[in-house]
Amino acid sequence: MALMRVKFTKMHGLGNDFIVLDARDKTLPVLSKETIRALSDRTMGIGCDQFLILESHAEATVRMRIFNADGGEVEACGNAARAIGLLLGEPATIATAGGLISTTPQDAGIAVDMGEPRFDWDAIPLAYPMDTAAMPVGWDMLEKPLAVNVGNPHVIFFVDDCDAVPLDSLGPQIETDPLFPHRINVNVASVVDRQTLRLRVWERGVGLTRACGTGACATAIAAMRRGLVERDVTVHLPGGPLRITWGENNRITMTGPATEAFRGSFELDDYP
Ligand SMILES: N[C@@H](CCC[C@H](N)C(=O)O)C(=O)O
Repeated sequence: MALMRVKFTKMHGLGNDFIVLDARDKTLPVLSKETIRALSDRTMGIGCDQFLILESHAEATVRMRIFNADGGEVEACGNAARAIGLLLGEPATIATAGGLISTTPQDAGIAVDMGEPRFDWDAIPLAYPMDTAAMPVGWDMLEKPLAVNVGNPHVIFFVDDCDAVPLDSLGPQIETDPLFPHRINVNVASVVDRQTLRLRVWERGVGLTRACGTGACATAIAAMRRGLVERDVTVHLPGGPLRITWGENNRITMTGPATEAFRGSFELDDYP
């Protein structure tokens, strides 16, 4: 690969962190999966959970391409949406592979209209038909989950104490189960009261993260679908809280903070 210095911004949403490349007014070389994986690796690269590339888009303020730390391109990232909302400053629309979302800076952080949830088994997607509100499956102590697609696929387990679940061993097992042909983000949650959930997430293509915005949305919607909570909840993740509402118009709104950590640059020649 040719020698080239590339500028980036390091950002995060509740500790779920991103390397952001802004390619709106310039052309970047196509980055291979191996390059993205190496840059995302905390031991040999800059380190991040997701790698984001911003491009110009005819019908949105910006196009956001999202890559997990394993180099795979995915459809949605809630925390990244808030981070890019912060970077853009003004109310904005963001085109993602999972659909068009919009961001609005507010006193409480960045509010994101995340669109509508999908529940059909083939929209998750699952490998074969089943009721996604009470799936007749289980892995060790985790059973009868729900599945929700909020731009990307999530499976959600409700347990008494989500901190007691060995998610580092069950997460990868469930993520790669053949029931999920596109793999899956694995959420374990506990209901605190009718306005409050606790959540830990094993993210597809990354592992355990400090927070997952789409996980918080999917988990809140799953709890609402089961009648466990009201349609306006606070979801507490290891990195902090997010407010999730499910409007009468069927749209999900997520509100929470985002932070710019630092700016830097790297030499593409240093990576595969
Ligand atoms: N951190 C994210 C989700 C990123 C994508 C996810 N790992 C997937 O593979 O779908 C969030 O904040 O939503």
